[in-house]
Amino acid sequence: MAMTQDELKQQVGQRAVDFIEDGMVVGLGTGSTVKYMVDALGKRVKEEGLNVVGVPTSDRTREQARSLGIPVKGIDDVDHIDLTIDGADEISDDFQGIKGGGAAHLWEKIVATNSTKNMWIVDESKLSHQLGSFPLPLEVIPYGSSQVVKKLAAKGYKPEVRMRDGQHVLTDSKNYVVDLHLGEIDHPHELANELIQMVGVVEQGLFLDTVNTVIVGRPDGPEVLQAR
Ligand SMILES: O=C[C@H](O)[C@H](O)[C@H](O)COP(=O)(O)O
Repeated sequence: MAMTQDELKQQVGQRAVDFIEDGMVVGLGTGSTVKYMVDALGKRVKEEGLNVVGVPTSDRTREQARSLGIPVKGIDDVDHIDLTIDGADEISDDFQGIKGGGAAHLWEKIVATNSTKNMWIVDESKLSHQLGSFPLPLEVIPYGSSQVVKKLAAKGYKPEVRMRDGQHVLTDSKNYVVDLHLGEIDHPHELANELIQMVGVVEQGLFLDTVNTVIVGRPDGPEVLQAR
């Protein structure tokens, strides 16, 4: 029987913890794939007595890690992070990524840029030749956000403020999320620079030149790809 997307996520989550060594400080990403990784890490901590410190990228992940007995520290309480394992929404052939489907991209990027190595774990549906089919998430300060949205619309970026049940989706820093429906992104570095320079935009979801290793969930088993 064909594996479901959820089973592929579980498989890569479990495979990823093989890369965690005793004594490591590990960045813990966010999302449905990472949830399986954190479950598997909790199991290693409990059953093998693996000694790690986790640095969570969201309140959700912090709660899950704590509930499983994984020691956690905040980003400002560690002097380095050895390896961060996170999910991704889209990964291109040249290993550039879009993240933030779960509104966690700001904290995720802070943890990623402070990590020696970064690993992304995805099911194979996340791979695409060119970025942009997944709407690009921005984190935007609420104050003046309608003005930012107007400017984005004028640039032709098709912004959509992310809402749930009639309420603004809020990030863990209590900001809004604006998704850009770009279709395809020809020049990700230029776009990233342009967006981050807009006043009120705190972060954008392009993760460029970030990832070292990608684990892809395939029906015949996880595939480990070295990016850089
Ligand atoms: O904001 C959320 C994160 O960037 C996630 O890592 C990303 O959305 C992938 O999540 P999932 O594994 O649930 O598809």
